[in-house]
Amino acid sequence: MNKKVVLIRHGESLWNKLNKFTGWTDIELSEKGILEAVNAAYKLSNQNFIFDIAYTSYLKRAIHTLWIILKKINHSWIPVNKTWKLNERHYGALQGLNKDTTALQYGEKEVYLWRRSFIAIPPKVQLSSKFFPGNDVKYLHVNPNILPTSESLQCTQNRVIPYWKKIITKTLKQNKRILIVAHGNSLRALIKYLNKIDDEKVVNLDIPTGHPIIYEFDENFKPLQYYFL
Ligand SMILES: O=C(O)[C@H](O)COP(=O)(O)O
Repeated sequence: MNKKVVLIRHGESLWNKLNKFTGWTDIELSEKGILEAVNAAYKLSNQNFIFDIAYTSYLKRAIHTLWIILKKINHSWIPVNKTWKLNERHYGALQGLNKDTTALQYGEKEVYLWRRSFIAIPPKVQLSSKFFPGNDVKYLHVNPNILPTSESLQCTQNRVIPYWKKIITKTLKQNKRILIVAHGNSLRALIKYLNKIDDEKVVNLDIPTGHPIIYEFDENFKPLQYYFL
């Protein structure tokens, strides 16, 4: 039987609602985002999903989405691994800005490339900025030299995939049933890698908030396909 990993982008956050670039800014779920998490839980429990372990980021919109799901599906007991490696892409100096206003300022094309291309890196934050993770207590244990000042999708992939390969696939190979709650771009980076999506085609990959994605692997853990539940 195919092995399944469930991937979910967190529910809508307050800044998704306001159409602001969020990145590593730690923003709460909106009311709609909470409902999206509850709906995701219903979908999973209707299909009798069982999980042995969960992975999420250091950001509360993902952590709280996971908590809501685990509570609703009566899985609060399972181990949860949190890692900054699954964080959203760092949006650099765009964090906190409105997406439409930024498109007016820099041009639609530039902003589209920052948001959807594989290699474009948005303008960076200064090391003194409150948006630099080195100034955030959550990342004090991390060498500041490896913390981002801005990230392309490629930079995001460069931290997501080693974590996938070293940590998550190890538990997959132990036949553990895995739930991952992460972010639009950390999940795009993972799906691009698993599905071998070309750099040019990844612009079309967009992940909605709060919808469980089932990723299937064959018995040799080869990625097969994914679909929305
Ligand atoms: O960080 C953000 O602003 C969003 O969560 C993802 O943004 P995007 O839609 O520009 O990828």
